[in-house]
Amino acid sequence: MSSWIFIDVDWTLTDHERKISSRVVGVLEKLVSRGYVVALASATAYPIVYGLARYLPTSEMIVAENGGVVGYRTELEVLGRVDKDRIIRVAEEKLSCCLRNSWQNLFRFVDVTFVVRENIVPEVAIREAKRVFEPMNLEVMYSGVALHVHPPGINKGQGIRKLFELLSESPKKIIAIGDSEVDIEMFKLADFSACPSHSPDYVKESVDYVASRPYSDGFIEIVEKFLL
Ligand SMILES: O=C(O)COP(=O)(O)O
Repeated sequence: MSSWIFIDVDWTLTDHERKISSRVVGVLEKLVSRGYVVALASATAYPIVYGLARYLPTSEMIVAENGGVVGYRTELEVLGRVDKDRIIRVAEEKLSCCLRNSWQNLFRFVDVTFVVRENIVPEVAIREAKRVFEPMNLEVMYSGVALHVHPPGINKGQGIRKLFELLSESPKKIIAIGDSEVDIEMFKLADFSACPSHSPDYVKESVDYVASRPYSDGFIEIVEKFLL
């Protein structure tokens, strides 16, 4: 039985510009060599997370689309479908003030994503999106980099549970590192959870440790302090 580490991608594994540094790659290498199962858990589409998992030092276990798609390498499981054309159409008709469609939606099944327009405060876009989508029995989440719309019950915690079920795994320990609302359900599942310093207060309140540094510097701090 091994310990599993689930790592959020945007603004946790990356810097603010969403780049991955050679220091981060070095830390991932060390984790893998110490026997941790290193898994990426992202709100992003599966092909993106798969590409990262394939070419970075990870164990190639993948939670994508906010837990809506999980898998190991190219063995993926899609946990439900939404009528994404309808969701995109509704957003175009009712939320074009605040949101624009994301190219990633071409590659998505369960979780539809939008970019908040630059001149709009995220809180306003979130409020408007909830007003439109919640009556359609859809949940709205904001990761700090994008807004996500999916059926209730789709989240990274549920995705991780499903991944273990598919692989018949029961890990010794689960560690979760992330920075935003989309990570909270995976924190609940974890034996140890942590976030970088730029996370919103309600995210900080849901973890065991808050790093003193933001973005990937915070990730490196967490790993060096607790895991290596
Ligand atoms: O696509 C996004 O919204 C960001 O995804 P992540 O922070 O879960 O990696």
